[in-house]
Amino acid sequence: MSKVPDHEKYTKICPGGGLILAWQLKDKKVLLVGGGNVAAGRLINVKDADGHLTVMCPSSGLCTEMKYRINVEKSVDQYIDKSYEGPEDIAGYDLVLTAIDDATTSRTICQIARSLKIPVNVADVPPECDFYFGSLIRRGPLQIMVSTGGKGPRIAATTRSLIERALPVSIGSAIEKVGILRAKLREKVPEPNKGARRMRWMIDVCDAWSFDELASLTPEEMDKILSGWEAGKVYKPRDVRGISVIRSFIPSKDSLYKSLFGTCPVVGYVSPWLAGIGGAALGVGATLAVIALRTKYSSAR
Ligand SMILES: C[C@@]1(CC(=O)O)c2cc3[nH]c(cc4nc(cc5[nH]c(cc(n2)[C@H]1CCC(=O)O)[C@@](C)(CC(=O)O)[C@@H]5CCC(=O)O)C(CC(=O)O)=C4CCC(=O)O)c(CCC(=O)O)c3CC(=O)O
Ligand SMILES: NC(=O)C1=CN([C@@H]2O[C@H](COP(=O)(O)OP(=O)(O)OC[C@H]3O[C@@H](n4cnc5c(N)ncnc54)[C@H](O)[C@@H]3O)[C@@H](O)[C@H]2O)C=CC1
Repeated sequence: MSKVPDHEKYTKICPGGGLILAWQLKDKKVLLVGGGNVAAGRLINVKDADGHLTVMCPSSGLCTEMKYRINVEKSVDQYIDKSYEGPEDIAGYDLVLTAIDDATTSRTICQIARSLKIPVNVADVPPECDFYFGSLIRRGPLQIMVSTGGKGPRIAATTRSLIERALPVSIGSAIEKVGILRAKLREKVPEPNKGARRMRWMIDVCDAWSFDELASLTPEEMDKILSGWEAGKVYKPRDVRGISVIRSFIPSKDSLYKSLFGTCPVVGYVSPWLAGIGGAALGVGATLAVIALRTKYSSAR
């Protein structure tokens, strides 16, 4: 019997990347220095992660989006109407971000933050970043970040759009529903020593149900699935919903959307359906144009 060598058995280590994490910023104090468009982008990153955000920037420098966020939406927790002045402006924060058009001040802020052991990102200055931002996708609880390790930010953005087009429409709702089902399971089976069995059961449920099917789960259907736990049974969609001949002929919302508007998830070209409809429309248009021109010229002669 051939034995797999150890170096093939285990995941290969590829140094040179960054540590990609989902940093839990809730209630952490974040300082954002600057009020231009780049700062407005950082604001979304921080508030999407429930961070407690302080923006420091003279009001004369705020871009229109930043003014809206501060004055109308009120999504900024604290606004300080002044330029950065010194170390006392930074002390006490958990994270410092700068997006200012002043390289010298940015460098100073970076040095002080590092001396205080506060992680810092200076927009677009890699040596002054303890971490990089990435190109992001958000679908409810799902977050995807594309990083090129600073090599090609534009490529990160194009890769992000490729991934976006490949994602099932129902993926966010499917994850929400799985979250509810997992919480119900933890309530029903709270014992720590049941962890391994709980995890195996959840894996089997997630694998047995498609994203569309999970996304449309009702509370009653969840209870029915959970009722299989004691017997070690994983109810599949047909056990819970029955086999419907009509249902099997109706395309799911996801497949309908994808075939009409989607793109091939592998190579990213427009779907054959859309190309077909578009082609037919172009053909009809061109034929009508030729008929109209011929009519015009033959009546002119
Ligand atoms: C290292 C990093 C540090 C950081 O800022 O965190 C950094 C650094 C630099 N960016 C530069 C330029 C551009 N940045 C973008 C766009 C984005 N840049 C982002 C992140 C990062 N940028 C981090 C690494 C990300 C990674 O791993 O790839 C994104 C992903 C996230 C975000 O910023 O929120 C966001 C896309 C968001 C989206 O659309 O989804 C575009 C394209 C565009 O605007 O369309 C251009 C012009 C094209 C080009 O230059 O390639 C320059 C050169 C400045 C100069 O030449 O003067 C530097 C400095 C350098 O490379 O030395
Ligand atoms: N990621 C990207 O795609 C891009 C990144 N950048 C980088 O990000 C930086 C900011 O870009 P933008 O927002 O477009 O610049 P911007 O010029 O529109 O805004 C700069 C902001 O910084 C504020 N500011 C300047 N000095 C300050 C200080 N000492 N304290 C507090 N606030 C101060 C200004 O009032 C203004 O609100 C640029 O200098 C550049 O390095 C720039 C363009 C694109």
